[in-house]
Amino acid sequence: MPLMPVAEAQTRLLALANPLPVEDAALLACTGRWLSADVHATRDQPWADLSAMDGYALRAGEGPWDVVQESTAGGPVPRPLGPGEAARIFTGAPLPAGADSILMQENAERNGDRLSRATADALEPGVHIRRLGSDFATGDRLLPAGTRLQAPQLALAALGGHAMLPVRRCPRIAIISTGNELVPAGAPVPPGTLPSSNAVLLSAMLAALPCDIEDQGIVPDDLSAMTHAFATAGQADIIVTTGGASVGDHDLVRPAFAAAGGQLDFWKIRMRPGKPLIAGTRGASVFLGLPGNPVSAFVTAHLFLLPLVRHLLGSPAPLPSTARAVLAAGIGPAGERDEYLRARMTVDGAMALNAQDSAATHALAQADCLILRPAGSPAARPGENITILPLPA
Ligand SMILES: Nc1nc2c(c(=O)[nH]1)N[C@H]1C(S)=C(S)[C@@H](COP(=O)(O)OP(=O)(O)OC[C@H]3O[C@@H](n4cnc5c(N)ncnc54)[C@H](O)[C@@H]3O)O[C@H]1N2
Ligand code: MOO
Repeated sequence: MPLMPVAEAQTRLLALANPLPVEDAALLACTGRWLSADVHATRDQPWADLSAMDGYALRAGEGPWDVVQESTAGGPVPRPLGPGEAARIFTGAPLPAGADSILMQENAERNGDRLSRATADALEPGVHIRRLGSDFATGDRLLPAGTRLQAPQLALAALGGHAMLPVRRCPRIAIISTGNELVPAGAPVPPGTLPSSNAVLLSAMLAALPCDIEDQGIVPDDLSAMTHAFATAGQADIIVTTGGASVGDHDLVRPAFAAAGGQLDFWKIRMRPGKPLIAGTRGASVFLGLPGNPVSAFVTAHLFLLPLVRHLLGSPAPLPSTARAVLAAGIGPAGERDEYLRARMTVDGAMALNAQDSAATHALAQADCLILRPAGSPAARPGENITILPLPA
């Protein structure tokens, strides 16, 4: 059976589930989620002509002036200025009707209530005034559907008069680590065992996305134990396993998934690392079986699991971003699978790390990007253009 190209596998995976239902969530609970409908302003910003400086509101063509009132942010609306009148004003305070300029207090001279200019430069009408509705006006579309809601977008929505926003429900993700050799991370490590790092890895990667993670712990390489684990994870939107995805006698994830009533969609991708990736559905859950090698689990999570989570959250562009870069050092030809080399960006460009084995976690921890080498690529020299996938800092 030919291995499935990465892009085809990504498309098929995302087609296995629709974005989750929409709910209204409080602003801060929306952090990192994607807006499911356009958001419009319910108010004008600024709500009136406001001063952008501490100083005096006045008519530029006049002077000297008499300071007859004060306007503060949050204070009463000032009354209109008469001829030769000025208002003491502070940043964010509304201008009195009739004022056309702000004289900064550094450029003013004040004796009692008598105000004159301390500098000779022209006082431009309109300077230091933020006009009513100049940021946005009632009814303006502030944020289109599909926007990722981070700090600036949430602040804009708050200023636009919103307390709640429509977003997709957060996915529930069950993580199952398979392998007889595994002990929980941090527990004693008797000979023949190793700490299970993949659940830590995946949970930390998923921490960048709004989702609820249920770490189901370690399940031995035993058909009935694994089948039971799939049933236990039945309420999850995504069930992700690591290990047991390949062809060995103890690689039981596929048979256990089938025994638990799961429907396989695809298995084995034309990529390195990550070939044994499995995908399917079980009821309303999407199942993703990642390879056990930690580097393979990382790369497949970056290319498949995180995009699936973003898709369920309603992201219109869930796949990882790519960028162009130059090679800092030469690399050999790619094999028959697309290769995702762990690499670092240097001042000279992307530098592939020496250790490219799927179990080389030490090198993985030094990588800040992946170099994408399409299957069959010839050797490449320093300075050649290549594609990278930046990794989150
Ligand atoms: N004859 C073949 N052998 C293998 C093939 C193949 O095509 N033919 N594929 C290889 C590839 S590629 C990969 S990748 C691995 C992945 O296999 P599995 O998903 O079945 O992974 P395991 O065998 O269970 O484990 C691999 C390796 O990773 C360690 N591991 C597993 N889980 C964890 C964890 N939670 N934390 C840390 N380390 C973990 C495990 O101890 C193994 O060393 O198969 C190749 N074989
Ligand atoms: O494809 Mo496996 O993931 O090489 O290590």
